Amino acid sequence: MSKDGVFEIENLNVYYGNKQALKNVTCTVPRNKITAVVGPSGCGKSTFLRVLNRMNDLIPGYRVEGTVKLDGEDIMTLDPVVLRKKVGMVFQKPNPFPKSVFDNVAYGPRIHGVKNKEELRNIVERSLKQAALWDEVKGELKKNAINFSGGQQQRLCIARAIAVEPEVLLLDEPTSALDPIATQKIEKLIEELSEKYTIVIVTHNLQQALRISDYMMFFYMGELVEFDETNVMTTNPKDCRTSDYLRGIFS
Ligand SMILES: Nc1ncnc2c1ncn2[C@@H]1O[C@H](COP(=O)(O)OP(=O)(O)OP(=O)(O)O)[C@@H](O)[C@H]1O
Repeated sequence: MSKDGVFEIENLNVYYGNKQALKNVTCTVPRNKITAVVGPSGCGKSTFLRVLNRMNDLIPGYRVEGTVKLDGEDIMTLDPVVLRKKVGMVFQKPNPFPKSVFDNVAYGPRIHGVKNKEELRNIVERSLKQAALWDEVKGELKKNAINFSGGQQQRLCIARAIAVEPEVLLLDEPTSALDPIATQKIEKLIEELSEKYTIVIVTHNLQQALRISDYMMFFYMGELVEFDETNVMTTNPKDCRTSDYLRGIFS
């Protein structure tokens, strides 16, 4: 396991009221790698992802114990706005704002104080290029984002997330609402982005995890059962629950 971790997580327990969703999770999320979070429905994948940028903080009854450090700093002591600038998120269903392509991508930088038009134009162009969308939309930056295809909207959401230059991108089932061709484009994009960003992706699709991830975390009933390099876990799983999951005995 890589020693250079972006997140250091220790004894993490997460509750929704009386329901414990994560049980004593301790792990290090490696930097500039793609880590896939897998496991059967309800095992705690999304909860784990949402801990990392405190997305669930406002849910009544939600409670977190343990520590999560980002670059050595406890995320609970960070201003959520600062945390989410460092840790961007893309959701299952593409959710562009009903604004122009340009305004979608410029949204985050504007919130963080960028006013200069030239600078904003450069950020928008750079982010759309990184999200492999520039060539398709460069003549249509004023067009409303909701008029684009689902796959284009999802790449726009990725462009919007990377416009503020985060360290980490959290992807929660980013392709499950997309057709196979759009999925393929996003998978290729994720691999390209991992050169610059740490990526943590929740996916129901084990084949997708195997195709794109460097590391895999397998959760079962709130427990992090196994976390290893993907090729190590798939060739030599250490826990019988992992091997049963990989063999498709449950999904
Ligand atoms: N807002 C909530 N209130 C109460 N319980 C919740 C809430 N969100 C999740 N849970 C419960 O916490 C557990 C973990 O849920 P979570 O969504 O993290 O699992 P998951 O592995 O992402 O599931 P899926 O693959 O079905 O999306 C489940 O038992 C779920 O019912």
